[in-house]
Amino acid sequence: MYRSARIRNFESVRSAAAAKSLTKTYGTGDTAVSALRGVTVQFPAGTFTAIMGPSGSGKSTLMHCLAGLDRADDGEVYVGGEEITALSDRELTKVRRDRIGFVFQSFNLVPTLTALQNILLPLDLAGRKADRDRLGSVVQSLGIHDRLHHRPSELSGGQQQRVAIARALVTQPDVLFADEPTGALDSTTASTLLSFLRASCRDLGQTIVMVTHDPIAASFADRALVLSDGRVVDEIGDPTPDSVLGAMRSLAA
Ligand SMILES: Nc1ncnc2c1ncn2[C@@H]1O[C@H](COP(=O)(O)OP(=O)(O)OP(=O)(O)O)[C@@H](O)[C@H]1O
Repeated sequence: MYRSARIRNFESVRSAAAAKSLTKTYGTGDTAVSALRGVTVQFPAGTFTAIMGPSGSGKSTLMHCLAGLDRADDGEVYVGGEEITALSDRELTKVRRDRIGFVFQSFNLVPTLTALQNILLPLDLAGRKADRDRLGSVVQSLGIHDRLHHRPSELSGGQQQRVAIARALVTQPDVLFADEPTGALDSTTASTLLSFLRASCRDLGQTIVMVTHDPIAASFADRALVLSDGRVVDEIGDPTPDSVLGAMRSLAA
């Protein structure tokens, strides 16, 4: 189910997340680096997007600006129809906590807490109760129901990443941002996790934005956006490893 998100009509309100004319420069004068040069992009609700591009093309900067972890110099970012670029730091913290989920390459679990305590941590911090049905369906579909009372050190890498994904999904975020989520996993475990991410779009209507260098990982997404030198230069619908590899090779050429 690929829905084109090219910007003909910018529809921030109907997108789970969107950016308009985003620019970001690091440093000043001779050492200034333009990381984003006017990026406009939309992420329709319930879609899975992979962000690809050569090293230094601006992928992490774009994701961090979209997720409210970093501020752009100019342009607008919307999450769930709300412009987050207009918010104070305090309001932005609340948006990150309530409406955005994160998964990183290095699972970032709290070692002294059990898997279940880790999963419930964001809700506890927000003073919210878990929706039992949601918790049950996330834990069940990730296949970690029998590991909930173990600490991270007692879990495999793949299981730890599944706990991290459960933690990000249990709050029902508008968008789940994943930064190389399978970078530390073997290919079989990675493929199981990516299948789960794809299923969470289809079955739970979850919107996912994933930064990856891996064309196989990108092929699990509904589309791949290709960045080069701070700009979106290509958009591939229903990507395959070959179509993504072809786009990356033509960039290199
Ligand atoms: N904190 C920073 N200070 C200065 N320059 C930075 C900073 N963060 C990123 N950059 C520069 O901005 C550009 C984009 O970086 P970014 O990390 O977004 O790229 P990327 O596509 O995610 O790269 P990679 O695939 O290597 O992780 C690069 O030229 C990088 O060197």
